[in-house]
Amino acid sequence: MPVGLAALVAWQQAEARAEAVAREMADVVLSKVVVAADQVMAANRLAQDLEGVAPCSDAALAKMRSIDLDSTLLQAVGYVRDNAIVCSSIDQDLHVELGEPSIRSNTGVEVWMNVRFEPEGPGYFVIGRGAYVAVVHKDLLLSFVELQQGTAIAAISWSSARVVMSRGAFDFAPFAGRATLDKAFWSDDHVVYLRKNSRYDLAVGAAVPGDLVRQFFYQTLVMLVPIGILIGLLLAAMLISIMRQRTSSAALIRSGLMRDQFYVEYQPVIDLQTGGIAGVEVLLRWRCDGERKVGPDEFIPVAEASGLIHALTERLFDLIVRDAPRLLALRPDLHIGINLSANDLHDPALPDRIGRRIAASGLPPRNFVFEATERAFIDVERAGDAIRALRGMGARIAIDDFGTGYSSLSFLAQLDLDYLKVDKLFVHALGANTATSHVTERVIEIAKDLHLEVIGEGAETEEQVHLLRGLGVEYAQGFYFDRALSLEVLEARLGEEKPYSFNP
Ligand SMILES: Nc1nc2c(ncn2[C@@H]2O[C@H](COP(=O)(O)O[C@H]3[C@@H](O)[C@H](n4cnc5c(=O)[nH]c(N)nc54)O[C@@H]3COP(=O)(O)O)[C@@H](O)[C@H]2O)c(=O)[nH]1
Repeated sequence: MPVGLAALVAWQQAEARAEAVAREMADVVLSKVVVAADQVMAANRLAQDLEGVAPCSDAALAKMRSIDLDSTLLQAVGYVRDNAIVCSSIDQDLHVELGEPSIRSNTGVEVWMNVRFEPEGPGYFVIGRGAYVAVVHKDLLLSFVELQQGTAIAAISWSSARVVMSRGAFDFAPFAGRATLDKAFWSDDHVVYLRKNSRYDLAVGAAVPGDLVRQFFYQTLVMLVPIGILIGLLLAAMLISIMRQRTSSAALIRSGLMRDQFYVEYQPVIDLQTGGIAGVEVLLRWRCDGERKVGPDEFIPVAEASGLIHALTERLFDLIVRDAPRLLALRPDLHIGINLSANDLHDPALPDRIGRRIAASGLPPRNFVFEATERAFIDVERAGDAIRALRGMGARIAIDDFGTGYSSLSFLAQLDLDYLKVDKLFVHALGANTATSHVTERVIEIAKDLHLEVIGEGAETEEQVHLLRGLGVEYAQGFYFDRALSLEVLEARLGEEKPYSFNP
């Protein structure tokens, strides 16, 4: 793929390079054409300057010569009578037949192409508007650029759609007066670029052959392919390293399970009417290598990806079943919130496993609240079966992190739920009068309509607690009340029976 990308980039660069070559040629020639046109205009103005002076007289010739000498791009200035040049800045007595002009532009400028002053001599352009005309060597203006192999250049009278002069084997005639200006395009295996002058009815076209574009392409490709291969190798190495890391993290989790490095903490959930502890959320912790604490945000995704989540949930149950009797002895109606991942909920064997664990512990199922996070995608059909089975045994179900993940409001209506936990992101938005804070209010209203009890997560300030309470939210948890506590500290809190204060 990076090699394919390198080829694409190389082709784009080759085209851009061809366009730059064509544009530069067109610009150089157009600048000369414009200077020549200015000088032609100066020659044409002689008719006014020499009003009352006899044509071809010494005085007239002196003036014609001075214009000629000042004009770097004109070969001569001539005087036309009866379609013939009868004198010029070089020759006082002359007769060069012009015949009908080849081009007559919309500004009245006439152009005779390929006029010969000597039978065997070079061809000239004769350009003028009126009796005084300018003589320009046919090849001069296009000789300011060096044509690379196969390139071509042309000056075009735009409104009359005529190619005035050209060099190189490319026919610009079909584009004169019609083609896109200032933007390269492909035609007849050439990259063509046309630039027009705004003061004069003149444009210059340049064409770069496809062979040159392909040559540019190969040159760039030779440079880019090794870079593409290198990027490809780097990406592959990164991927392998991520996979290895995941595999080694999974191996660490496995060894952590064997070495009993996982433990739990409990975050109180507060009843907003009484200030008392209504429940706790059990949060799994890992002291990896006996020292380093690794957060669940880090190890749960690895456990999910490696299929170890079921083993972790089992361990969670071991720990809960060990601690719960002590907690329920202090508070028999305490709700114990247990996080289940989407993978857990999609596992058809989960309700049976949990049912057996609860039955063996002798703990009442009604004390358990299973929290289904909606951060990961939950398949409503599969999770619905697990949720119904868990509720069937008397446990309750909360939808966790609501608003951060995949579920829609219809998801709430389809599943058999008891609680909705509003994610901390939305709780923090409360009172801010932002779009998010309005969503929070709306979500709480809808939860009420669906007869769900609401738990506000991540309450950090007294103001957030008041706002939640004002919106009719029944419960809240968060650093404002307590962080996750060890079993011993939680037991002390429950024993104190001292409500949390949040003065209205
Ligand atoms: N499947 C399982 N998932 C689990 C389990 N244990 C935890 N988790 C999930 O991991 C996520 C991170 O949890 P944690 O680092 O423990 O953070 C929790 C709280 O400490 C934190 N929190 C609580 N109050 C506040 C607060 O006021 N401010 C603030 N910034 N953070 C706060 O929030 C986390 C609890 O969130 P939630 O679960 O959404 O209620 C987290 O998603 C856990 O669910 C497990 O055993 N299994």
